[in-house]
Amino acid sequence: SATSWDKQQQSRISHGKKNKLPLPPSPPGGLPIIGHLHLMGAQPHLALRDLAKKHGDLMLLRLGAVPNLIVSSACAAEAVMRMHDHVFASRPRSTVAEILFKSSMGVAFLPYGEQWRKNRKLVTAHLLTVKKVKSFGQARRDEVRLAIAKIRMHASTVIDMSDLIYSFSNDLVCRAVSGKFFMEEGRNQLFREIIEMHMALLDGFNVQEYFPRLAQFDLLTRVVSGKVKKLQERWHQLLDKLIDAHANKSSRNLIDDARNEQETDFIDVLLSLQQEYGLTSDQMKAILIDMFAAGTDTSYITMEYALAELVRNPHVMAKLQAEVRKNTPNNQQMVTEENLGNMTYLKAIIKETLRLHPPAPLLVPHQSMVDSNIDGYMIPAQTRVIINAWAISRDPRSWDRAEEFIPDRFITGSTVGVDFKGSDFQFTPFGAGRRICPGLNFALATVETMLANLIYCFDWELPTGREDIDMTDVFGLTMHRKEKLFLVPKPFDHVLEN
Ligand code: HEM
Repeated sequence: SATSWDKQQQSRISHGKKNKLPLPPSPPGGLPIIGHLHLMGAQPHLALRDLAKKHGDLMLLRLGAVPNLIVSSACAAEAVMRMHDHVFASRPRSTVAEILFKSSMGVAFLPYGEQWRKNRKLVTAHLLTVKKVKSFGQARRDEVRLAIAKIRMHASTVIDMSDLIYSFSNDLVCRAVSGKFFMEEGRNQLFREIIEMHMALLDGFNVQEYFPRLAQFDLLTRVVSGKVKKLQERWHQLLDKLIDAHANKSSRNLIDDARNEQETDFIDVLLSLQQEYGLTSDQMKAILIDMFAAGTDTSYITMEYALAELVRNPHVMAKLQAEVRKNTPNNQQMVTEENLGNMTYLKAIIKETLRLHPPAPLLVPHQSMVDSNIDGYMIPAQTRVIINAWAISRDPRSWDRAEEFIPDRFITGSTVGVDFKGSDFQFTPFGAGRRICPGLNFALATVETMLANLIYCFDWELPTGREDIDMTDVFGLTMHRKEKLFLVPKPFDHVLEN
């Protein structure tokens, strides 16, 4: 039952040069106007996996007015993010992002082109380098220490670990963006509110994104754009204040600090590069907003799932605890980053967490720039591309006992060398190719240090009367656990034990 849209596409293509190539298969049941949107439901990552089982690893879905290529196997992901990366490295337009950022976008929402390359280079060469991530070691130590102290205060009682881990993640990103003095003024809470608002508006399958023409008129869009404008005002007010305060510091100090790669924050670095890169103040703010939005939720989600999986799998927890405690000298109150080097099981646990619970289950949508031939199918220019990384990293064709939490699979066996750095396409929680997450090292440093310390300093128990942890997810651009993680920490005193 081909819709008129399908017929139009077919005829457009058959009149083109590549008239021999078919479009990828499409599920039947596409409706006028909404297309396949009604098949998505509340859990699109699941719905898309089930549809792919019937229709193939490359499948074309029409969501509203927009054609979407759904990518559901390691092989298909490799075709899109390696072989044809240059075709698919753009982003679709986003009504919400356009209202939010007006003409100046940061990195994540910019279409492929000169501006994206420039901003992306700024971020990868100056804000998120290995060296820069290392320079935040003291910041991580301070923030972890604070978090551990907070937990100690409530030892042996039930505490809301979701809230604690979220605050930790938020505080650390705030400190990287804007330094210590920011904290003293208690702005973190304000940022937390703004980021939560931001994520809610940019989340999930936003109806507006699929009806670009309708979107200009309908009431829902007007309500949403009202909210987005309010959000934009709040971001600008806060960031303007911070940037002004930084600019007022002696400019000589700023440049010296930046050269020395001391713990200069992102605002310092951007100010020191403003002339070289010809950065406007709006572009600076847009880049900073991207750092907050991309860095906070994702790291929090990873730490929370990891802790939840550890408590649900006591033998894994025991093995990790033994590793962390063995590799940390007896007289230390905390695990330092130097101690992490030999903790291979910790690293395997973080991988396994990202395999089963990739924080961005469908990555961030890509878009094709020109017509291309993928596995013998014609993919027209301007096709939106959704990579179901969640389904691919649970695909039994690539993984044994794919649904189980087994960190050892990264230590022995057939998947031992598999990593998330963008060259193993069965496992791409950070994406791959030109659009791969530039914050990977920043995120890993955060997650490893925090997790090691949570496990070193405490034994973890479920609240009395609780048998298990509910792992139900709430879908979105980032997907998190539905229930808050309530646990009881029992302090473990290393100095006394030894
Ligand atoms: C566990 C934590 C994280 C995960 C799982 C994650 C995952 C991702 C994914 C899947 C993408 C999209 C890739 C694609 O388009 O194919 C992305 C993009 C991005 N991430 Fe991350 N991320 C994490 C942490 C961070 C952090 C801490 C930062 C910065 C401080 C960051 C900054 C960005 C930026 C700026 C982009 C946009 C890149 C572009 O469009 O060129 N991420 N991330």
